[in-house]
Amino acid sequence: MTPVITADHLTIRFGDFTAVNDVSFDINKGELFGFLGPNGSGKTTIIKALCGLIVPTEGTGTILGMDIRKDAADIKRHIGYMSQKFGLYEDLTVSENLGFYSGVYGITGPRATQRIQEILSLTGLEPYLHRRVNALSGGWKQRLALGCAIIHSPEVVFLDEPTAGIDPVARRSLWDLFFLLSGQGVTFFVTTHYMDEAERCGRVGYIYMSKLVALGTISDLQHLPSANPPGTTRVQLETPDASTALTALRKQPGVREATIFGRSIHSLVETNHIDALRAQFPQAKIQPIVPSLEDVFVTLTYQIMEAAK
Ligand SMILES: Nc1ncnc2c1ncn2[C@@H]1O[C@H](COP(=O)(O)OP(=O)(O)OP(=O)(O)O)[C@@H](O)[C@H]1O
Repeated sequence: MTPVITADHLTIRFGDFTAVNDVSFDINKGELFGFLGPNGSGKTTIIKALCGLIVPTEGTGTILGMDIRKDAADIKRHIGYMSQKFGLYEDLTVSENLGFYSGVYGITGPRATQRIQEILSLTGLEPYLHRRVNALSGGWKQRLALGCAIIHSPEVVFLDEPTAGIDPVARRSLWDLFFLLSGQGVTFFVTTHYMDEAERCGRVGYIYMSKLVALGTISDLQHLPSANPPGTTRVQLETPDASTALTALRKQPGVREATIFGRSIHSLVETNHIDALRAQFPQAKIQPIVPSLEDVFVTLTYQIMEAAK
């Protein structure tokens, strides 16, 4: 299968600052690819390069076989891009915004009417057709933003933190839309800071300090050798007072990482210290676990920070 999105040794510099450092990946048709990384790690910059909005300093990439360096104008016709602050017109109604974006993409007449109707049924925005955007809730605004971003039926959609700041129910219903569309063959590249959203993606990439440090399915990442260093075991401690136990645990020999996870503690410990921990925390139920995605990212991040010291 020919990949729909490729990044091939992409490097992007702003003056002396390297925002994206030698990043490569392939994404296939219909994939829902999640892209994670701390603020400022280079996620938006990669999206902008892939959308043809900025030219990479080195390396290249393709969208649907089109070269991001040479075919930027053609690429823009085939992709949807919803940024963190998508340009909805707050003083215009839902209908007027959809009409405006149809025009931007050259969709007019009966085709526009039909496409707007399709978007309204897809997003459930029909009841709000004549409501001004500034009177919509955050979740409905994002649904409208998605509708505007896909009014031209793009095959590839880039979503940059599409659910930032909206409530959990609205987030879930927006994700239901992404799944619906990806099931129809639309390819999604989605950035998010939410682990539960990342866990819904077929594959995820994790970028840290401009470099892609992990890429794969959730299971691939959970079983990465670097996330499970030799001689260590990831354990969960269930204990009545997790926050007091956390402080004590972090002082124990052999404890490399420890953090509260829900009502328990997740910890990366040197395997030969586990018996001592069981003796130290007799109240706690201590059992080995597969790392969560968050555990994996934290471990990889600490390793890079250590290596940089
Ligand atoms: N046009 C520019 N000129 C100079 N520096 C830039 C420019 N655009 C981005 N940067 C810098 O590049 C780095 C990466 O920014 P980018 O917006 O890609 O991060 P991000 O991972 O998307 O972060 P966030 O999660 O906060 O959106 C940041 O340090 C940013 O300040």
